Amino acid sequence: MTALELDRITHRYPGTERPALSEVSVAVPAGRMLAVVGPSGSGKSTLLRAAAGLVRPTSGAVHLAGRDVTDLPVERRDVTVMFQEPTLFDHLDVAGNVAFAPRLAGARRREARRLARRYLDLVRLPGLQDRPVSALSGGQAQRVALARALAAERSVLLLDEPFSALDSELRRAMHDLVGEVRAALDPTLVLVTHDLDEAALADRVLVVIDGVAHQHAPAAAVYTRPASLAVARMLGGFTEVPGIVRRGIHHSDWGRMPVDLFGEGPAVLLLRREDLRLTSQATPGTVGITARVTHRRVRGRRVVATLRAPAGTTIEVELPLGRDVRVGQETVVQAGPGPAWALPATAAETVPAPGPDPDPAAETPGAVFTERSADPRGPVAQR
Ligand SMILES: Nc1ncnc2c1ncn2[C@@H]1O[C@H](COP(=O)(O)OP(=O)(O)OP(=O)(O)O)[C@@H](O)[C@H]1O
Repeated sequence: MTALELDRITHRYPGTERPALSEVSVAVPAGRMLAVVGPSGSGKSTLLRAAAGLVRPTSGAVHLAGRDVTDLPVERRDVTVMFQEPTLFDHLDVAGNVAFAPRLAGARRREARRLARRYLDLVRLPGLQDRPVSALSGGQAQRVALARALAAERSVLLLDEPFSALDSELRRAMHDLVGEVRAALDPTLVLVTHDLDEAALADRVLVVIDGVAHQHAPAAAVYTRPASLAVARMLGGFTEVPGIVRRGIHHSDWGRMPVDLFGEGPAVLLLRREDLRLTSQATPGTVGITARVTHRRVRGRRVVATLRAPAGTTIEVELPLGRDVRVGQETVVQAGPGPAWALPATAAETVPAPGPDPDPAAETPGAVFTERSADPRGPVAQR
């Protein structure tokens, strides 16, 4: 069953030029978790608010369990929303906060306190029932807020960056907790987040950029096979190699690389920094280019080197710490063997003249790409 469905949601705030959301559609099956990611100002919170009933979309419809709720206010929808700030009630103790929603729904005091205890146990805060909320740490307060959201026992839980104010250790603890809550209660969740590691908690990720849904797929697919250059740039860590695809081979100044792309024409090869190597000589069957190291930075047990190729391309390579990489060093950057991920170049991309082409008849610039026949990314909600 589909728990939540957004059907071509467009929203334009009064007095603004551009819509905050344009024709975004997505469905979340019951018991599943969707993460919504995108740059700041891309429309993520607006999407969540439209699902919650906190904004009335300019057009489009919201369905909960198959019922059109577009015109219902938040309190009449089967949803709970949790925000970045815990916004607990200061005049109530911890249990009073968690028991608030069941009390509002008509539960007797005893029953509401029992539910509060249950959800405080689940978020691993037993024994704190009687504590004033002013005496809680940030992490504890957010756990209480989660317990309170769960105690409302609504079908869909909408989380708007709930863990982004926590330090990384507390955030990881909250991620574990989300896993435990899912195992115990099987709720339908929508999580808005900036954090791509956090997005990987979800069954699927919806990438929203400038109000448009670019990709709807499992996190691993978004990470390795971004559906657009905008998604790749948002993720970071990709080297873009412009060129031309002919008969499944991408031709560029890096060489010839088999690609996972059905179609012909200008295309950008996307090479992840973890998939590139530095070598003194290119190996047959791979592609590579000579480049000079311009920066080097350490990330935990890895080192990220930035290089510049003669044509001006910036390349990022991630290597094990301890690999000898010196700024100023000239080296060969190597990728492959493929197939690699490539995207049709959009009109906005500058595509330099390709290298030697085996098929002169196919030299037409701007050739049209066909649809991928079996798209491993899953359906794209809206491009
Ligand atoms: N109440 C409002 N009135 C006018 N414009 C708004 C309002 N709320 C949001 N916007 C605009 O709508 C766009 C999308 O905002 P939204 O808050 O949904 O983005 P977001 O992706 O959640 O951003 P962030 O990650 O920074 O929270 C932005 O351009 C924002 O400035």
